[in-house]
Amino acid sequence: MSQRTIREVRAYTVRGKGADYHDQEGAHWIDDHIATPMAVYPEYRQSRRSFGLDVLGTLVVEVEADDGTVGFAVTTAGEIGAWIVEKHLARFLEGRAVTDLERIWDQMYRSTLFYGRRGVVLNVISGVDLALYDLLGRLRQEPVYALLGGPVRDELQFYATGARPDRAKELGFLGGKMPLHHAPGEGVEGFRKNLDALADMRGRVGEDFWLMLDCWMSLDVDYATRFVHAAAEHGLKWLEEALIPDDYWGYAQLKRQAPPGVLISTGEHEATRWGFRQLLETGVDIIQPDVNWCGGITELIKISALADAHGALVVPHGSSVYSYHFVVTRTNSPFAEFLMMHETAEEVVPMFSPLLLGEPVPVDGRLRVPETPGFGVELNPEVPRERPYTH
Ligand SMILES: C[C@H](O)[C@H](O)CC(=O)C(=O)O
Ligand SMILES: [Mg+2]
Repeated sequence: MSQRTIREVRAYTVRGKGADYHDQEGAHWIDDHIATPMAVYPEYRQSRRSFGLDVLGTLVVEVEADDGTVGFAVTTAGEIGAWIVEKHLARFLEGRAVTDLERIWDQMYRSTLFYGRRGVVLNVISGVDLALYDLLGRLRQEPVYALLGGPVRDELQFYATGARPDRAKELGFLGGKMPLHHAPGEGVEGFRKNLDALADMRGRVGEDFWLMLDCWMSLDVDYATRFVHAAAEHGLKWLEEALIPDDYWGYAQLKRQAPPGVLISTGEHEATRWGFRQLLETGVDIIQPDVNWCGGITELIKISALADAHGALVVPHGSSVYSYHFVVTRTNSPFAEFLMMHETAEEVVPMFSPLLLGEPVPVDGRLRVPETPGFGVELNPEVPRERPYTH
């Protein structure tokens, strides 16, 4: 490949299912009375959409090289993200070499510090970074995992997240992670219901199947400590995202107080090497960066190395092909998450469906990452998209 430069960056928005996987219509397990930090307000307990979890929508970033080759990526950021790409970040890409990944990332991060650091700005930086990786892979005719040093194993093994770990077991997954339904505000009765749900599922899946619970930032240290001890009796493998992401001190306390044998995991709402440094210093066992949100592949490489030196596993949150190409290249990411986006979590459907074409899914809980150049997916031309801003 001769030295290619970036001709144009474009940002589009998509509504409905896609990279913003909470942007669902109708009944769906992912929005059925799941415990959240907003559950302190009873009126927001039944639905996460009721407090706006689906407000952002999907952002599509396209990066075009001077020979007309286009790389793209999708993330959660919608119209606000499109504005940031077009009005602010495009200047750091256009005219630069496609291989300038580090410099472009650094300029995007430093220039947005006054309003960024994490959250939607890091989602957007992730989207741009992933689009650049996709472009580089297409130009070199190589899958992204080859750009990252190559695979350390032949195929990925998955656990499934959804309402039906018993079904996940039938489908060949390693384990199943369920949402916790009741937050501390639902009192002793909620605590009992949470434990009963775990005990009931343990009865359905038998002793050896991994069972995990995702608390989606809803607990406090006292509740989480009492719960993790009670859940250990039912063979809980890990307790996920028990506390709000800013409570690093709470995570340290929870890790100290948790029973040996139950892992403490978190990090899907954390970003950058500095955020994860703080998290790793709490002693948590597994970090779960979302490559669509934590800063993209350029940042995940650093986060992962830091985790390895701390003896923590990196099991990225969701993010489909964007995490598969990374996980397959790292020994400290021994398995991957598959987020079941089927309405009742009974069938395997592509996570970002219908937005991407060629999005691979696990079969019998396993997947050989395709060798197709870039991330190996295309945008579905039948999904309507808009370009709300230009520059
Ligand atoms: C299941 C959780 O509530 C969430 O929406 C997805 C998630 O946190 C995960 O896959 O992990
Ligand atoms: Mg989670």
